[in-house]
Amino acid sequence: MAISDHVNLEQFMAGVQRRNPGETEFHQAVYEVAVDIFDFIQDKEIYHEAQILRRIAEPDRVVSFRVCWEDDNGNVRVQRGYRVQNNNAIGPYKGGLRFHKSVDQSILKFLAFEQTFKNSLTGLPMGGAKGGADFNPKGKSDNEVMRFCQSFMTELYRHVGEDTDVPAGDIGTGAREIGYMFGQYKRITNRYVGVLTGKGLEWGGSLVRTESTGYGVVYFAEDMLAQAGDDLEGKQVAVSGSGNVATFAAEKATQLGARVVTMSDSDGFVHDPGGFTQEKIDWVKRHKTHYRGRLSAYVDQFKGATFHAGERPWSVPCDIALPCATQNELGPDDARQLVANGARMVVEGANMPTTNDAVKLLREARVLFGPAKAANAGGVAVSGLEMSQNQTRMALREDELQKLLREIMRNIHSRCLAYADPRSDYIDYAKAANIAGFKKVADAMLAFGVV
Ligand SMILES: NC(=O)C1=CN([C@@H]2O[C@H](COP(=O)(O)OP(=O)(O)OC[C@H]3O[C@@H](n4cnc5c(N)ncnc54)[C@H](O)[C@@H]3O)[C@@H](O)[C@H]2O)C=CC1
Ligand SMILES: O=C(O)CCC(=O)C(=O)O
Repeated sequence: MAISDHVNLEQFMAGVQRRNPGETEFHQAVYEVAVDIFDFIQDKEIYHEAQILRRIAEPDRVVSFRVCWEDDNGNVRVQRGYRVQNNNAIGPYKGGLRFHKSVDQSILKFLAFEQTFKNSLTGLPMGGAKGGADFNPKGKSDNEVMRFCQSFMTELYRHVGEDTDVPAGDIGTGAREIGYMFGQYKRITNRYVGVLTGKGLEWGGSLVRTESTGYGVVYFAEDMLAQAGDDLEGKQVAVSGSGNVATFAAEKATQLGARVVTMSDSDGFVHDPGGFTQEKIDWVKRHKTHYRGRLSAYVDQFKGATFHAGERPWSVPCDIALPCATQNELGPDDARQLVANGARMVVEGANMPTTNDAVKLLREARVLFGPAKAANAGGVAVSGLEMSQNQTRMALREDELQKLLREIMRNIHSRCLAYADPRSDYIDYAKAANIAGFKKVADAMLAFGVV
């Protein structure tokens, strides 16, 4: 009899906790998937025998390295860099790089684990990885960021490659940082290949990558609404964050007729009851990306808006909540508040922004929940298209890419529906996405035998 026949969910999680002590975000992400997969594989002996879930929850490798750089005052600074390559059963490792002071092994292992299922859901051949460093770009000069990125790539280049592992951006890592890293990769290796995505358009980047995650989130929300016989017109939307994902989610929601009433950063949130128009969203993009300012300045710029220091936006009444900032930013109290205010849907733009307890409360209240691994997969999907364009040395047109992004999001929604419980009138998108994402990776792993 297979060993896993004797293991229940609690024993499985106890093993994960024992082998990964103190890595609470990683435990949380594995638990969230394991609950659903244990249900799914209950009567599927082959996955048990091959210990597939246990293997997916053990990264292929975790690389950790020292990153030394000099600040503008000539001080030597030391950071810790990582690349977590979780699983490459269905394609080269793929996933972003996060530069933020909170980065540690637990956060990157959770992100790489999640990425494995997300990339599977896109239908494109990409495995899952994530990386980054505990480097805080906030308040650093351009030259400091450049020196850090160059030093980071001086080690990372050994572990990545266009057919091996293709990193991209994430929190704190945008076009500027990708540029500095690509420049260093090219200098060290003398190779001009698609080793990173999110590149500038002049040097191998893809149109539509910048807006793809945020737009994709709203497309997924649109498909969820359509499934329920509704649309975005006139809906009140609360967005958190004011970075790449948040601003483009706000933009697409506004274009599709919704009214976005909040945005936030780590200092607090802005409530603009009049709604974030395109002009206001453009101001936020410029202010945050180019001037690297704080969102609180919004209220000096636009009348009628208020800034709520140290608070999250979930107390503002809305039909749809789009958490687009960071992990665990929507907890049980926030979920209760959203339910009390009559919210119909929570759709995740950030990775794991909703705690497991909050998801449970939303489910119980029958609030539709779009999980990150499905809803925010548009970004990595267009990264996949950037990889194809780099390999063929061809560039797709903007209209082609916009159409492909829309189709990919619709297909992800359909893949979820295929695993929804036909006996229930509530679509559990989180469970369906976990099963759909798992099955493709698991079947590929079975084909490879025990490796
Ligand atoms: N950029 C992309 O293509 C993708 C990003 N994501 C996820 O979306 C989320 C946001 O990423 P990006 O927009 O790319 O990053 P970004 O660096 O452009 O923006 C991050 C935003 O979150 C805010 N933030 C960070 N920590 C916060 C905190 N503790 N409280 C409140 N706000 C906080 C920042 O102020 C900023 O507005 C992350 O969870 C990321 O993993 C997911 C899929 C793809
Ligand atoms: O485009 C990519 O490879 C990165 C996307 C990412 O990091 C994510 O989906 O969380």
